[in-house]
Amino acid sequence: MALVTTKKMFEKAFQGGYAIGAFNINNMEIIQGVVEAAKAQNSAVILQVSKSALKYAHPKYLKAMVDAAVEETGLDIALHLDHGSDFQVCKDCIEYGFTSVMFDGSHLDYEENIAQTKEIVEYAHARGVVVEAELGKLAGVEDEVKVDAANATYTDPDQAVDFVKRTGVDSLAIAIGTSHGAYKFKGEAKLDFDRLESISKKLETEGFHNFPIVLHGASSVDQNCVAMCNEFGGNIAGAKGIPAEMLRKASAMAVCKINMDTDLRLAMTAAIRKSLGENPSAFDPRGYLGAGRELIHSLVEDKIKNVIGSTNSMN
Ligand SMILES: O=C(CO)COP(=O)(O)O
Ligand SMILES: O=C[C@H](O)COP(=O)(O)O
Ligand SMILES: [Zn+2]
Ligand SMILES: [Zn+2]
Repeated sequence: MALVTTKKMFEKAFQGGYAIGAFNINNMEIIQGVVEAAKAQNSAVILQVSKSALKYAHPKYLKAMVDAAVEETGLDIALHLDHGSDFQVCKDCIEYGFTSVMFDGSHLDYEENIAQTKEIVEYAHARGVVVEAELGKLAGVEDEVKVDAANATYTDPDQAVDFVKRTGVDSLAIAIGTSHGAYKFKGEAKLDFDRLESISKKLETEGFHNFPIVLHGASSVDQNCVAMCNEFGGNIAGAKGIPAEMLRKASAMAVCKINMDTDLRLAMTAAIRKSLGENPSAFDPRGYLGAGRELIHSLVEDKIKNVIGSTNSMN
């Protein structure tokens, strides 16, 4: 049993009209909550690690726990670097045994993004590792108001094709209105599905058959979790995420990987707040961390089954 890349997962997901969940991990309880859910749904899963998570938990610890999860569950699990900012961090993760890396050059000038992505793709492919890149800017999209400003940050379909052609990247994260964090929309939630369709069609026409698209910033910001946080001493106001129906629609289209971190953070925090709030004399970390793990499990299981549709993707 070993970690796998996302290659087969994405091929099956594209054909099957579902997406694979990519969940951010920072510690043992989060890893266990996610993989228990994936196991219960007989689903492949992507565990992803941000640069700050690498700093917090150390790649060696995370890798060892993820290896244990593969052995315990027998599931197809990919270990992925989320938002790698430079060649060095991608190289380090490849050396630690990650099977997939993201190079996020979306904030660079277009030609510079291509040049750096290409260099990482060549390095990674030579070592059997797949690469995700990003085109278009997610951050700030929530500050829309002006259509022009919004348009400027969304992914341009022709550029997306040119980018994939020139970099040889395995999957592409695009900007169609999602954003990171718990405050995604001020008003009504809106995603540019026409743009997603156009990017996918153009890629297909240019010979990139069933090319996998990635959606970042895709947490739904479960209102029960927010309410639970607030009921037990929290102060989270106005949080709003991507409605489940939109994620379902994206999953049925070319989106093969859906990134969620905020939802896990909210679930963990809500469960811990509730556990401590209801048991003021308790001080065994297994009590409240275990409650966090349980809520993550049920949240992820619901996503797999009712939102992204990857149930039985192991078959
Ligand atoms: O995109 C993400 C990680 O790369 C997470 O997005 P959320 O903040 O919506 O969970
Ligand atoms: O995309 C960002 C993820 O939510 C990771 O966030 P982080 O850098 O705080 O771990
Ligand atoms: Zn980015
Ligand atoms: Zn992201």
